[in-house]
Amino acid sequence: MNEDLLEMPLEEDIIREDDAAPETVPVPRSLVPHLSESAILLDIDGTLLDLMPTPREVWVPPGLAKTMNRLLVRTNGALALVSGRSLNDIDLIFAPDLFPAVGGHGAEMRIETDSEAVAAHAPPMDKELKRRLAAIAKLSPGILLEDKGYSLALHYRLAPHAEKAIYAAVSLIRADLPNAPIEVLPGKCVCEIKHSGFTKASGVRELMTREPFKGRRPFFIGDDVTDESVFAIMPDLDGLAFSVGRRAKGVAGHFDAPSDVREFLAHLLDDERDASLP
Ligand SMILES: O=P(O)(O)OC[C@H]1O[C@H](O[C@H]2O[C@H](CO)[C@@H](O)[C@H](O)[C@H]2O)[C@H](O)[C@@H](O)[C@@H]1O
Ligand SMILES: [Mg+2]
Repeated sequence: MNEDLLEMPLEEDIIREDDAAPETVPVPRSLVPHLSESAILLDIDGTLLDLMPTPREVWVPPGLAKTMNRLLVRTNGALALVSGRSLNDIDLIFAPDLFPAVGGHGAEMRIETDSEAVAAHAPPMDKELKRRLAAIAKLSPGILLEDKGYSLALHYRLAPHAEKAIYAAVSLIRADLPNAPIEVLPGKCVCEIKHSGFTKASGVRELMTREPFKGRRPFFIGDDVTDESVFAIMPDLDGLAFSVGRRAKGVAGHFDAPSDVREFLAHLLDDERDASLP
């Protein structure tokens, strides 16, 4: 690995407020349709859960799993997590609960929580490519590798000075493999290299063709650049998008922080039209 890469100038945080985005409003309850007609689609990190220094440290606050389980009942099963994390990781984080989920930025999908059935779209990443990408972690202490099988994430939250060098190193490897069907996905202090054949949006489109999601009006809440593909398809699905922590193009409203999202979800249960339900 070329250590000169570390000498490159720092770049500001990749995720910044989109100045071109229109002014959005906080989210009133009335904007969301009745739960019996809705599909609730939720990003995890930075949306439902507070960001932490490392991926393993995230924590599900008391009450959130209960709220999600009650929303699952009230939507007749039409609540799904839509995450960059693998399904395996999602299940560990929310254990012992299982929720329908689109994982790995659209690479995996599971709908029925009492079933192992998973739609998997992503082939495993080529071993040699993964080995080369993994070597980028040697650029600096603090760079963490996350291997999802079909993709590899390089986390630099603990080594922010290495951001530019990581992206430069990934570019060099990609230049060597111009025909490889891979793409670089920038996230929050993470550079992920994944197969280019799927996105969160393709995962959500497929999810919305399946029962019990089919025919419902989705609302999706997400915080990151990787969520923008889903924001963009919500009008096609007669749905609504909401962002967290920043304004973004195409959203109907925004939340300041994950704690506001959690509070909002709990309030959805106050609807008197559902009063007889758990
Ligand atoms: O699509 P999401 O559900 O938001 O998942 C996005 C990525 O989340 C995780 O990384 C991020 O959260 C970590 C914990 O807060 C944080 O330490 C890291 O800097 C963030 O990038 C997860 O590890 C990734 O696999 C997801 O793609
Ligand atoms: Mg997120």
